[in-house]
Amino acid sequence: MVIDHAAVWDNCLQTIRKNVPTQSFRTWFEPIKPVGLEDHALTIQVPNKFFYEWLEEHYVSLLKMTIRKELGDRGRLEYQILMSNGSNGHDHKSRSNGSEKPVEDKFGPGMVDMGNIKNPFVIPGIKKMKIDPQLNAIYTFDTYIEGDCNRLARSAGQAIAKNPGGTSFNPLVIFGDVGLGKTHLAHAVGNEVIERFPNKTVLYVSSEKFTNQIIQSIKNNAVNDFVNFYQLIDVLIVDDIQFLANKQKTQEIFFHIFNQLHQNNRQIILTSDRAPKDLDGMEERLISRFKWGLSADLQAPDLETRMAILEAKMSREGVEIPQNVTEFICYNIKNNIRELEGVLVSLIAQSSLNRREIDVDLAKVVVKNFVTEINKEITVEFIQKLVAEHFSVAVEKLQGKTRKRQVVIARQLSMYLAKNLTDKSLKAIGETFGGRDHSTVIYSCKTVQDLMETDAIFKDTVVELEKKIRMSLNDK
Ligand SMILES: Nc1ncnc2c1ncn2[C@@H]1O[C@H](COP(=O)(O)OP(=O)(O)OP(=O)(O)O)[C@@H](O)[C@H]1O
Repeated sequence: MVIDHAAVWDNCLQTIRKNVPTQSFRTWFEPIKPVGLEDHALTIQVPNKFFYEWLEEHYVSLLKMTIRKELGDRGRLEYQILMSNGSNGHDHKSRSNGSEKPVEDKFGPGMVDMGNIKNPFVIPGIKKMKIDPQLNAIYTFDTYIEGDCNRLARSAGQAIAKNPGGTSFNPLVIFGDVGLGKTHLAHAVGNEVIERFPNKTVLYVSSEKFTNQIIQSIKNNAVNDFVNFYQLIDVLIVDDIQFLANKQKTQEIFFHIFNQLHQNNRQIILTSDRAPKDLDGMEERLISRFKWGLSADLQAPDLETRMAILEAKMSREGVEIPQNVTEFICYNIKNNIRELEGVLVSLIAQSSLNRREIDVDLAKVVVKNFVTEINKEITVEFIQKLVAEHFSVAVEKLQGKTRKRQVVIARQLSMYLAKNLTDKSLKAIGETFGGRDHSTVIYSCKTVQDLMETDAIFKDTVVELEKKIRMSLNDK
């Protein structure tokens, strides 16, 4: 029987999909192409070396297990590494030499000979000068908390900082929703490059500034100077490239600069609010170049990462806030780290201006300005939903007649929490549980109380659920 490599890999993917989170599956397994199968060895093609190393480091046991399942004990996996960034055929690792002596060497760290080139970042007319990298010194790797949401992008950034222009991540495109740390990460790479290689010229520029500089240079008839200036940069960071959309002339000049830098093994880092393929209004030739290196996305951070970010920020600011307040903030602000920090700053300001202690009540007032649904009341339905989820039973079962132990406990606990966390009468609570009367609610509450006194694990569950309900007000 002939076994087809594509079919084998397809089966492997089915197993892998069940064992890794969807996001990781998309990032690490979907881009893989099966290319051959010979003598029990399945060959897969991966986009670059980093990708291969990541798979080996994080998924080696899963891959081994999966391959054995498909190909038996002799089953092996072989990698073929595709260096996709080299589509123009040049070798990335080798730096050019001879006439291409790095210009800054003549002038010391960070100094470049401007010759007749006008530097759009400084007052014109000065010949030798240090280019201000325009980086924020606070945005470093140390202050950039790692989590599942940013691991790939962060690791790639660190690899670049150690070897700018010499990895296969050129360009590195960091993309993700608003306020998730794209700019911070890009600056972190720039700051680290400067620390490791003081002779390298790093420059951060927003797309908006870049566009304005181009407009100015066109007005002044100095486009060549502009392009020449950018060719002096070793690590160019362009933020929010989605703003280059539909700007034809800017794109044309950027294309030229990009090619020159890339051909000379200079590092390019771009950030965007969407993946390169989704950049509407961008020329195809630019999009295809953005795809040469690595596109790494930033996801919304999970609860632990949000807590770690907030705590790190507090410790930098030298403030202390009760744990239940930080939990409350992190439960409610989920999709934007800038907002998370904004809440903290407002909270500190409110507390000192009004001489009020920082507590959950004050946090509620502040968080309300950031999310729209915070001030909703807790409802019995919401309690039923969370408790049912916790016990893995259907919400309808809580309203039905089932006497299965798991359902009975969930039902009684929901009644108990409804009595304690809402201002509904016992009668009204009973009605939302399939028309039960108030004496059933009293009996349930008593049962839960008794159980909490005798069963510590159950008590923890109740406390945990109560906290979750109080904290997740905006999830209803
Ligand atoms: N992983 C992280 N650890 C610590 N702070 C972070 C992290 N991610 C983001 N931040 C902080 O969140 C704030 C917003 O981040 P940043 O400005 O980099 O987001 P962005 O994705 O570039 O946003 P935009 O899309 O609006 O340009 C910054 O203050 C940054 O320091």
